[in-house]
Amino acid sequence: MTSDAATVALAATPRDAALALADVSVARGGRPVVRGVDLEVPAGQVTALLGPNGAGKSTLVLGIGGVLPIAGAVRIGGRDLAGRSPHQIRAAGLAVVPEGHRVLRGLSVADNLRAAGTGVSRSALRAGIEQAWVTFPELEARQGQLAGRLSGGQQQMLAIASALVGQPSYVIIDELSLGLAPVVVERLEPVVRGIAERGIGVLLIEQFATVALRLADRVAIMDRGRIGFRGVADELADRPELLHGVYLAG
Ligand SMILES: Nc1ncnc2c1ncn2[C@@H]1O[C@H](COP(=O)(O)OP(=O)(O)OP(=O)(O)O)[C@@H](O)[C@H]1O
Repeated sequence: MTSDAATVALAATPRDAALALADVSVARGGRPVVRGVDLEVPAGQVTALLGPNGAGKSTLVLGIGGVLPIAGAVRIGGRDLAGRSPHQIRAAGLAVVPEGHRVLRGLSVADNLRAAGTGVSRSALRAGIEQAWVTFPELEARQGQLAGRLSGGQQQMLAIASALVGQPSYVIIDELSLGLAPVVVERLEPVVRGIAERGIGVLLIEQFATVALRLADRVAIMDRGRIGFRGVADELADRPELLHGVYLAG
């Protein structure tokens, strides 16, 4: 199969399937960092992945997104994306908002969205940009402004909008709240819920348990490369001792 044909085949994945990680391991510098992770991210729900600094959360995100090589499977609708390039994974309907509200600082807000929509049909891109303006009117008001001149919160909005512009089925947000003022986090929380309400499965990586527990339907806790707890968010809210020992922030 040519890589274009592979991309088309992957893009045909049904929207209502789950994103499922099976026995995913990722090594860095020859050292195992993520070890045998099983995790399901259902469509239309927010799944939070919590864990202390260095637990391996960002490494897992880089592995799922095709940036780092992995062992194991990353399936959407039963189709394994392991070993695919970041571009193919995105075309298959899985978008990543990397840690650190990264944007193309030398491009305007609108051009960031256009760049993120490379490979998306013109009509889908137009619809994606319209949706971005509805979700973030503050970005529409600054659409000609250089992204490097936005505030940190606005850059996070643009990073999220850029991930959504190709209308993915699943989105992974690595550190939604890190470095942002509480008022900005409050602005972003309903956006994340709204993404799930549109039927998109959200995997939210968070250091701050309070933020994650307000947003999430389901929670997993990662420590030293492994998932130690997974369950519904209400269960974790009722049993704070589960967070103790591995997780002190927030
Ligand atoms: N480029 C790298 N090369 C080798 N090891 C790395 C590299 N980046 C991170 N690590 C190691 O991988 C482990 C997990 O780091 P990772 O960033 O995935 O954790 P995290 O849970 O996302 O924590 P944080 O919230 O601090 O980013 C850490 O022990 C870290 O030292």
